[in-house]
Amino acid sequence: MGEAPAFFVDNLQNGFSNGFGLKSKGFETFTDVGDKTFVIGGANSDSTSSVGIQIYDKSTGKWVIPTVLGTKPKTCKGHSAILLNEDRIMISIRGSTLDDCIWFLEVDTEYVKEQKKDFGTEVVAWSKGVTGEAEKPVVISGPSGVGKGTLINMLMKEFPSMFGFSVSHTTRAPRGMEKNGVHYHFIGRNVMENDIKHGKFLEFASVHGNLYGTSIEAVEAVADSGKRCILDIDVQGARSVRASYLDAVFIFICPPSMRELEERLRARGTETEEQILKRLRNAEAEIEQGKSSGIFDYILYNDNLEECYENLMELLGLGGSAPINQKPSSKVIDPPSNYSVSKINNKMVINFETKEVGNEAKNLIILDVSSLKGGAPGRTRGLKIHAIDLFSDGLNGIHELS
Ligand SMILES: Nc1nc2c(ncn2[C@@H]2O[C@H](COP(=O)(O)OP(=O)(O)O)[C@@H](O)[C@H]2O)c(=O)[nH]1
Ligand SMILES: Nc1ncnc2c1ncn2[C@@H]1O[C@H](COP(=O)(O)OP(=O)(O)O)[C@@H](O)[C@H]1O
Repeated sequence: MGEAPAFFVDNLQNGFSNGFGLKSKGFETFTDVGDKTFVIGGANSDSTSSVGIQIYDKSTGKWVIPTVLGTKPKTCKGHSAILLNEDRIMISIRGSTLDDCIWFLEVDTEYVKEQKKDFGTEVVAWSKGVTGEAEKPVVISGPSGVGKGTLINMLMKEFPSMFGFSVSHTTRAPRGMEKNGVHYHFIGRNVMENDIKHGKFLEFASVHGNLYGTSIEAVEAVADSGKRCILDIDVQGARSVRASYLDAVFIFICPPSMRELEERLRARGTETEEQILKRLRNAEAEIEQGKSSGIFDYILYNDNLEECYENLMELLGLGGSAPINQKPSSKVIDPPSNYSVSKINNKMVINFETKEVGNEAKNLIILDVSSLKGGAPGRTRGLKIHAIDLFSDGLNGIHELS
């Protein structure tokens, strides 16, 4: 059965009075969820940089500006909004490519309910809709100097199209050869603490006196590129990831002895004597936790580097002849500005018309949202997209895009 079409934003122009006594600065949609109306669009003061959100509470007659979590879609020429499962609003963004046009604003999911308790405010969370699945991320932990970076580099060098590194944020200073955005995102403590407060991090920990953390975006960006994500994080971080929504493989790297660990740290020559001693002191506790905490699925000893690397490859299913990485097909449609969205059972139908020379075409994109997985924070995966060309002489073809 067809349901009422989504709100069409074409009707809304600059300066439109929305009936709530609110002066609109841009395109907006209004979606009712229980007692609340979610106004999504350009009414926020920061609407120049992203899509703004306000909530009208019908029971109190008051406007609320919610805490907005997650990476937001960029400001757009318009969008359509449609409520799904009473807990999230699907937004299709106009004038963007197909791999960036479907977003979800979670308004009453389990995740949002939990965050509301923590923040003590109204909370909404953005999640980008993406097609396809990514392989389980790999979390690698171990004491400083054990060889985590060396092993990860070997893996990335041998299988560049298969693995992607989750670039962490840290408040520590860069070492000589380290590049911002490649080895770490080097960041000030205040900025990082603020980002943590706003839910941008999957995990964070204070390690050897500095703050380190994995942003949700760092992990999701790797998955978006179709690669398997590798995280190099400490044991506290691994524990947090274990407790998070992320389903990963956990590997702990052990040194053959404390003496060998000390020699490697000194030979690397990147720390001061004081920093080396601090790292060695922390190493004992890390090794004990790594071996006994039940966090890790596998423990590898890095005595002989080549042997350890072989064992790591074996664990990751790369022993013998390694499979060739299959990149997802990347057919992209740029939906034109005139389209409407409606909902039929679990399927969203995006309907638009195009004019080609000598041929008028009506195109449909059908989104199957029945197999959505995950959600905020970050990405909603499992979106199935079919494109149908309906030319004047009838059905022309159906293309499976995911
Ligand atoms: N929890 C957490 N730990 C991290 C993160 N990034 C790096 N680390 C850990 O921080 C520790 C110090 O890293 P680093 O300063 O690069 O020194 P290194 O381990 O001696 O090379 C290591 O145990 C890393 O695994 C992160 O995003 N989160
Ligand atoms: N199996 C090994 N045998 C000898 N030296 C190693 C081995 N693995 C790594 N190293 C060396 O030890 C030092 C520390 O390794 P690194 O990868 O930086 O450790 P981590 O990232 O765990 O801090 C580096 O100089 C590296 O070349």
